[in-house]
Amino acid sequence: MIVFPNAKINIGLNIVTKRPDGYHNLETIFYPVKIKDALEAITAPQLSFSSSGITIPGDKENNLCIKAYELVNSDFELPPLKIHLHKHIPIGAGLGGGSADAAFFIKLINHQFDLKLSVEDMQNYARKLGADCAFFIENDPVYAFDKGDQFELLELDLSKYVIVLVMPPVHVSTADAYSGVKAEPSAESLKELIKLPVAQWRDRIKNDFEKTVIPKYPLIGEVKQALYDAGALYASMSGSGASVFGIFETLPPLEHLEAKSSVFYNV
Ligand SMILES: C[C@@](CO)(OP(=O)(O)O)[C@H](O)COP(=O)(O)OP(=O)(O)OC[C@H]1O[C@@H](n2ccc(N)nc2=O)[C@H](O)[C@@H]1O
Ligand SMILES: Nc1ncnc2c1ncn2[C@@H]1O[C@H](COP(=O)(O)OP(=O)(O)O)[C@@H](O)[C@H]1O
Repeated sequence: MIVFPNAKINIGLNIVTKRPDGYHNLETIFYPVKIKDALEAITAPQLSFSSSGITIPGDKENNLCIKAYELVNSDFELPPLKIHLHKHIPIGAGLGGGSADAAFFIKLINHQFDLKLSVEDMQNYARKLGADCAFFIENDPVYAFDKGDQFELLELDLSKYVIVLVMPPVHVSTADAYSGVKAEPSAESLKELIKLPVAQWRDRIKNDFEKTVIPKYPLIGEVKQALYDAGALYASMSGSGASVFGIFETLPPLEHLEAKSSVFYNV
């Protein structure tokens, strides 16, 4: 069976408080976008993992697909699988690519072996693998809170806009990005702000990571400015970076950005 895990963007991200477990409570909007990996699993004499496309840092054994397999396998006796991942979603981009692979793999296993796991069961497995992993089980736009792993479904349809994702040649570690921020309760809830017209988001909706990540990696700020210069109604870094997205009314001319960065069009 083959599945196509997609990325997400964060529209707004407020880091609200630091938790006793070292994590942070946040509020953010997760919105699925169409940039995708391809992930295939077939039964085989032994468990194996291979990948193609973008090189994934770290050992194969630590790949989130293997972690997802081991987690479900601790409760069910699964047959060994030959797993292949074609990696297309930029890594360390704030696009949740690794989490998407893990969540889609849980869904694949559930379907392929008829485990009859509920959405909640699958979300509970996913939460153990990463804070944003559970989002990808339902994969619908949500307002997320707590560790970013609790959700309320949101009426948000951006399909009439063109969303452009730009990945500058910069890698931001999520853990480092969190260690640089000062948690602060937000004055206005993102749940309310997101109801404003997209053209008003620029002055009202922020990503708290930008304050510390952009000074460290100025190229991210330059890309964001270039998206506004090209006519974006709203532009922001996604998650802990380094990718930046722009929301446009029509397809913008962005060839000049392609020299330094990878550019993806969510159309
Ligand atoms: C920042 C966000 C925003 O959507 O996304 P990305 O930029 O990674 O895509 C997420 O909170 C990332 O979620 P995820 O990538 O699953 O994080 P995890 O693997 O669970 O955690 C990586 C590290 O980030 C920090 N962390 C993560 C989530 C959170 N609510 N508070 C934290 O402090 C912890 O130091 C943790 O060790
Ligand atoms: N299937 C996977 N795809 C991408 N990264 C993975 C995967 N499994 C494990 N990782 C590890 O997770 C780290 C963060 O990956 P990713 O999810 O792309 O970043 P982000 O959290 O910024 O969206 C990578 O550096 C990599 O070592």
